[in-house]
Amino acid sequence: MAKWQDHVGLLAKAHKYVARSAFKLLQIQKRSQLIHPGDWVLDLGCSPGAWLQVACQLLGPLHCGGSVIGIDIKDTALPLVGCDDRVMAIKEDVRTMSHDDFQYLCPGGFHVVLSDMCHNTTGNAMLDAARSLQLGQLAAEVALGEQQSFSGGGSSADDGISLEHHGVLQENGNLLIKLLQGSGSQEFAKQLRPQFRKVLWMRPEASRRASREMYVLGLGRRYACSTQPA
Ligand SMILES: C[S@@+](CC[C@H](N)C(=O)[O-])C[C@H]1O[C@@H](n2cnc3c(N)ncnc32)[C@H](O)[C@@H]1O
Repeated sequence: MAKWQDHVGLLAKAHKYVARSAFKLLQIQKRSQLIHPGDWVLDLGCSPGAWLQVACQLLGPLHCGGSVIGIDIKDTALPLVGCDDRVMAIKEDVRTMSHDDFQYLCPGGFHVVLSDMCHNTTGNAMLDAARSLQLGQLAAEVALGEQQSFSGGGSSADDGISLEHHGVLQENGNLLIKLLQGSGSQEFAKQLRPQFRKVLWMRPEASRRASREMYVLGLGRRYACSTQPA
């Protein structure tokens, strides 16, 4: 396995990707056709930019259009290879951004929302998983909107569900979120299930053996204008 990991690192260098994580997205893409030519892609936690490179390549030639907008709390120097004029990176903390901020970036909504956001890990598996779940929930809120209340009383027009907004992911859009596995990850995936045609877990071969990271993938958003309880 160590040999394979070295191999992934060498491959990343050979293809001029700024990080080996490029191969995680490529492997997920191969299995799930997440990104299509001409898509608008939001990449949360984009630094150092390997997913920006891969996503831009998947947009196809310039005439196909589309865009990749990355956001990271850190500065991201746009990689010179693999990124063209359709890519931009913004230095911002996703936790402090409003729905309006995201909508301003793409008023029509995104076809794909990616989140590879991760804190620096502490070595405490429970704590790391809990913090990763918070970032995953944040990414889901950006994409799908906030479920403000579930009264269950059925008295309001929308059966007790009130929404502040519906998120920036278009109907039929795809969502990919990294989580460090721990308590709450299965429940998180379960909550996504009614909102997508298909929800699945993936662990790309390019992930390090010791890492607890997994990717939850929602394919084909069902409800662009309303949502339903899990
Ligand atoms: C594993 S790296 C992403 C790697 C990236 N996908 C690539 O391929 O180059 C995780 C990133 O999440 C970012 N991050 C963590 N919390 C964030 C937040 N609240 N807002 C924005 N970015 C955040 C970190 O700064 C870090 O750069």
